[in-house]
Amino acid sequence: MLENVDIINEQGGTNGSLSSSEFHFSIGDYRKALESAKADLQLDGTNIKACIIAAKSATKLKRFEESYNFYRDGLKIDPKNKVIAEELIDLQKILLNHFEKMSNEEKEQDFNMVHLCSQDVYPGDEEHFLLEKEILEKKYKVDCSLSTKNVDLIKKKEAAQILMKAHTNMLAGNTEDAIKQCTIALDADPLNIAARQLRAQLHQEKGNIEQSVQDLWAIPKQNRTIDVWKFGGILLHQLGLPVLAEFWYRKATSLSQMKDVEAAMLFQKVRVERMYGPLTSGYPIRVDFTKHGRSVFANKNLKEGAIAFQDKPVLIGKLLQFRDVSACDHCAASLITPTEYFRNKYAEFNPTLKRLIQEKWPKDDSVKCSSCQRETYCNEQCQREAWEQYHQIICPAQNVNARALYDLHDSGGWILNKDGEKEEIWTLQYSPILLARMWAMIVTEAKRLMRQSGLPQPSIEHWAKAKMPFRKFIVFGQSNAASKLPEVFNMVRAIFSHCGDGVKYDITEDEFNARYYQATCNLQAYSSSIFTPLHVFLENLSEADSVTTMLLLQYVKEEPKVATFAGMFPLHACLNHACDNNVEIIDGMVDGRPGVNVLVFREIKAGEELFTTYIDTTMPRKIRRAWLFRSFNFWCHCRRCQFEGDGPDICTNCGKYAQEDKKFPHCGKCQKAWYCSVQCQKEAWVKGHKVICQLQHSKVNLKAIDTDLQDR
Ligand SMILES: C[S@@+](CC[C@H](N)C(=O)[O-])C[C@H]1O[C@@H](n2cnc3c(N)ncnc32)[C@H](O)[C@@H]1O
Repeated sequence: MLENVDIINEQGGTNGSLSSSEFHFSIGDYRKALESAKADLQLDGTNIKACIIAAKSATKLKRFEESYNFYRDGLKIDPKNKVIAEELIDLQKILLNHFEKMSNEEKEQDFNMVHLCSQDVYPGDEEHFLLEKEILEKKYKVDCSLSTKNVDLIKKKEAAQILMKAHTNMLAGNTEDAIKQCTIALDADPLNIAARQLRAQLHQEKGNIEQSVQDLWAIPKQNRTIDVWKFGGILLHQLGLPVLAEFWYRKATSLSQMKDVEAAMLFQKVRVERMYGPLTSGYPIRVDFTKHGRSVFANKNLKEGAIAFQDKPVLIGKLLQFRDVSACDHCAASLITPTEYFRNKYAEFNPTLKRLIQEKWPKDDSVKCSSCQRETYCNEQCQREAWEQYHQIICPAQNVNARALYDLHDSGGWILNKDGEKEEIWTLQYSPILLARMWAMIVTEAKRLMRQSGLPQPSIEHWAKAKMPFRKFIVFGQSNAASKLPEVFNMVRAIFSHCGDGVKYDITEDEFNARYYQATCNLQAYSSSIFTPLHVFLENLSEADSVTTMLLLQYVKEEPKVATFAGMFPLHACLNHACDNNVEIIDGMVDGRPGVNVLVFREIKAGEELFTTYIDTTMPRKIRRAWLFRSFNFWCHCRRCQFEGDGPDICTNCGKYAQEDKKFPHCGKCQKAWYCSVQCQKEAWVKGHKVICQLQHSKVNLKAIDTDLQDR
């Protein structure tokens, strides 16, 4: 069956004979068709026919994002190409059908975030625990060793009677009297838990937190109820003792067998404050824990155009399609040279122009890894940092198993299989080296701690400490990446089976799946677009001789080609998604290196949450929802999704179904909501449609870089 090949003849420019990609497409071998169309594009980036075949093959393979990108590339070559315009409309229809089917089939999942977040003791917390206990005793004068003896029945009865009076006084608002009576009751029976609890509560109301803690601490551990543990957590948090607070909340959660959601939630709030407090200080934001997990909130009103915060990555990797664009592999800085920028024009420049360029273009201090020569750094400092943080483990000159990984990167995701055929084994946009760097960072740090403590192998504590930086990135949902990418799984397993000094790290299938998902879910695309050697050059030029400068400036018309990287940004990764996002992520410079700026897209009031967008929000609601569900495992209930509909068959307000021949009319303004009656339209308008009806919606930011792995 020669499917659709005739379409390409119209404008795609075949001259009768079928190319290899067309042939494979015609016989339905879409994988091979995509492969040879990509090869054609490598030879000639302006081959529009190859673009179309690549896009159509990607659609057939359900790799829609890739397909969309090929069509977009095609339009860059020929903006008026009719075939592509029609194909794009078809792609939208296919997407709709595909996602509609998927969203009907898949049950909406509601992850309970508190159950997904662990309550593990952090490495080093034992020491912090003792330190905070000391503060409690010395600064707040709480006697943590207070022991109480059991008393006889008569005293117990006496205490119970006085306690009843204390209750009555408390209800009447006589706090002081109630406290006195609790004290008398406790003198009679120091083990009366109700009296301790009541007095703790009364002390707290009066702001005597230390005394309140003293009463709770005096209750023997075995007698502390879930409420007592929870209450203690609240008080200790108020005293600024987070590790003790976590300990008390952890007890409350485990005693209730994870059923006390409030305790688990309070635990995560303390943990999040503890972890992100240092990162947010100096910015008008805070990280809190909500039903959607970590979330970012404004501490004060933020105006449109303001920078809410900046973030620098803990781990980066170049996107594969930019692998040939000069940039520092460690910090993402552009390393574009004059010959790369001016291309063939450079050779034609007269000596004066060339001299001016050489003088004013920033000095090239770039170096390659002196062992493998396969990584480039902007200077020796980046080279040193890369080596100290991860490269020593995965440098192909040191670790033979890492060669295959670098070859995979250099080929753009392909390998030659046993039969000598090219096979695409990595379809993601980011490089597999990024994934390997995550383990490399863990192993390097664990080995450093091991050496520091003079041990022959890293201890459990060392491994736990080394993994800490990645605990800031959530891992939800499932991915069976190991079984879908067996070659890459085996490659990284082999690399980390020999980490030098007799250390090995056994990457299990579960860990591969989790880290793979962790990376794909938390990556942000960014680049050094706002600060390149060309920018420095232009700045330097401003001081130069004006005639030659003017002459040269005629050739500086385009932005330089800058490599896009994917980075894991700890604070930015706490931003949740909304289809009516109020922040946008833009390139920035943080501490002199490329990073991201989180820009306020529309005004945010103090206390409101900051939302970014993970997808292209210009898409219709059902595609947005299905896309988010598939890539990020949640069903979007943002304000916009609540007040937009899917089509004229269902009333967006009341959910009533339309008759086959009488579809519902849409909102005259935005055309994104459909109503069965004027009454419903009015109701929806007041409930929230009014707010979202005229909003501007931004385009893709945090990208679902996970292309269509699930359909492979
Ligand atoms: C990059 S993280 C965002 C921060 C996340 N809340 C956390 O605790 O780390 C992405 C994950 O956050 C959750 N999430 C983000 N936006 C959401 C939303 N609008 N509704 C429900 N869950 C959301 C999803 O589980 C998603 O996979």
